Amino acid sequence: MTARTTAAPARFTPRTALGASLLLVALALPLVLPLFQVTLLTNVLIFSVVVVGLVLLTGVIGLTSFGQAAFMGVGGYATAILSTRYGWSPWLGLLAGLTLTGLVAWALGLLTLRMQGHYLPLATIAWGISLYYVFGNTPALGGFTGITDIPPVRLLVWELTSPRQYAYLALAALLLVLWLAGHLLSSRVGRAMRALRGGPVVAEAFGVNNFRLKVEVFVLSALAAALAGWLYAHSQRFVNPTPFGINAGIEYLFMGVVGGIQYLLGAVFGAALITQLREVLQDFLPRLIGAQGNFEVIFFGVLVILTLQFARRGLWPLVERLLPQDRLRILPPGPAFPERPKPAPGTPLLSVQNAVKQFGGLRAVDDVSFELRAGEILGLIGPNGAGKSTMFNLITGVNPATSGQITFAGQDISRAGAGTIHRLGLSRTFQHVHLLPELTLLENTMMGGYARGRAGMVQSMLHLERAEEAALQHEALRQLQRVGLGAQAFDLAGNLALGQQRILEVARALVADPTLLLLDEPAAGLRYGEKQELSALLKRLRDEGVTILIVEHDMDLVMNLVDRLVVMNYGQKLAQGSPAEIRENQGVREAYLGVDMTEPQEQPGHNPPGQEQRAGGAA
Ligand SMILES: Nc1ncnc2c1ncn2[C@@H]1O[C@H](COP(=O)(O)OP(=O)(O)OP(=O)(O)O)[C@@H](O)[C@H]1O
Repeated sequence: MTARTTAAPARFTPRTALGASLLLVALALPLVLPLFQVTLLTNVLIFSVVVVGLVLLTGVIGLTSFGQAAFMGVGGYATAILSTRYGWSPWLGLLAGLTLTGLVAWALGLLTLRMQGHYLPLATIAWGISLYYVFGNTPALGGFTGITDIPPVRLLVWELTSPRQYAYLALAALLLVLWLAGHLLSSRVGRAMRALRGGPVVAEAFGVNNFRLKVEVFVLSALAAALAGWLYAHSQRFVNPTPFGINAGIEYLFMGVVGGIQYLLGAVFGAALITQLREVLQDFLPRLIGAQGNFEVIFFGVLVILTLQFARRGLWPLVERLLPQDRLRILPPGPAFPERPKPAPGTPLLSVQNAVKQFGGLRAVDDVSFELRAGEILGLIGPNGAGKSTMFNLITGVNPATSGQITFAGQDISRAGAGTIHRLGLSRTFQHVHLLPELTLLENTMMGGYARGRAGMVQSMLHLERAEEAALQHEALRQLQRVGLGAQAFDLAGNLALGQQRILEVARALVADPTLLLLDEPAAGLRYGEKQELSALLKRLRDEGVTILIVEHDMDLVMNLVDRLVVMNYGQKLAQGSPAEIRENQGVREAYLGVDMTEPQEQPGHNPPGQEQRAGGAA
């Protein structure tokens, strides 16, 4: 895909009008506010740049960092040293600061981003503290006294010495960062970033290289902090370690959490709120209490706890709810993605030979062999603990097999990663649905086509990937139509009932143009009618030539759907054959003691209450 589509003409929506009005207000503020307030405004704009970086890192991909202020320090000190000691232009100082911060962040990211759970936040605290003491204890950096007489930034012929002029530079920097981050989030890479929050298995199943993406976002958020550090250094014309210490790092996180850590504008809102509040409280609280002290910090602590308790997503979503919303813009159709060649019906597609998976002393999969041919629906069934999910994980690359061989599309995938297997043409759904409830059905479906695109982070931030995005949009729309969800393409996935969520996952898997579709217990938790719909869809897909492997508990659904079955019990293959053969198999009957294998297990109107679930909790 090389040709570029022309972007759809920009629309002047109520939201655009609101944005333009706010921009006009922002442009007027440095002219009309008293000088003291202008300095405060500049600080808000600078802090917002740091918090936007935190939105990407913490809010979107879920990695908590207390160390952003330290990266700000690297950017600030780099320009301070180069401009005061070596006479470099501040613009070269910016370039050097960004480069140095990028390298430091990249090295720290490689070292720490494989850490799970609370180890990463602890590591960010560790380097936050270390860098603070590096700044304070290095005589060449001025020790704790810092570096003074930093020259002002020169813009063409203007030297930005007045706070009013400088506010415009900070505003331009923030707008640039918001523009880039907004583009990133509405791109292929942005959707992959959001998928990372669903857990490593989810993003990898779409072909995302999780670790690489985490490192890239980490570096990006550090670069935002470095830009803020540069702005800060030339606005104050002086640096010392205090604004780059761990306390400041915690405060940026506060701003994000209170404002809304998942929202770009939440970053600005939080930075403005906390900075303004600090000013007011620093003045008001000592007078109220009758003693001097940093009482505002106590107030912020309480504010964060209350926000986490009563508005977990921060305050911005409460504002956002009142604002006009824009519908996702559909780009004009361009060249479509090339289709993957499909094997002729009946040719062996997946072959499992003597697969073994050992967990300590337990053989969860014990010498299992079977084959799947193109064009068929194969069911993998068995009682609880039989080893079906483990087998599913071996095929999808979530876990490697201990021994044995699995080949797919002619390639040995026994030890391949999930992303590699996906790129060979295998797409999957999840036993517990993994959707992004705050995104539309269309955007969720587009996630499935990640591996068909190529655009990286820089292209995405500049929106130079619109041709690819257009192809993805139109392919996702086509697949939504195919599964019967076309009319709801612009609804939020969080509003769907569980049955539709599972169908949406099928559409998402189809966007990858797979040769094999793997469904992990797709009927779990569905009502009778929903199961019927799902079954009808899967039969239709089979008729269209899609090959399906389904792991399922629901005997009624499976028996009426599949061409062949493989039955597992205690990790071993118990039987294989057509549904009719399996029904008559004595061993299977014994393994399924008590389950009626001839009659449907559920009738319309006999559903257990409360089975209908919604995406908000499931994703
Ligand atoms: N990561 C693991 N570590 C240790 N044991 C495991 C692991 N995963 C699965 N097992 C064990 O392997 C056996 C097979 O589990 P598996 O989940 O594959 O069965 P299943 O047929 O999918 O069961 P269910 O239908 O209840 O999901 C079980 O005894 C389970 O406890």
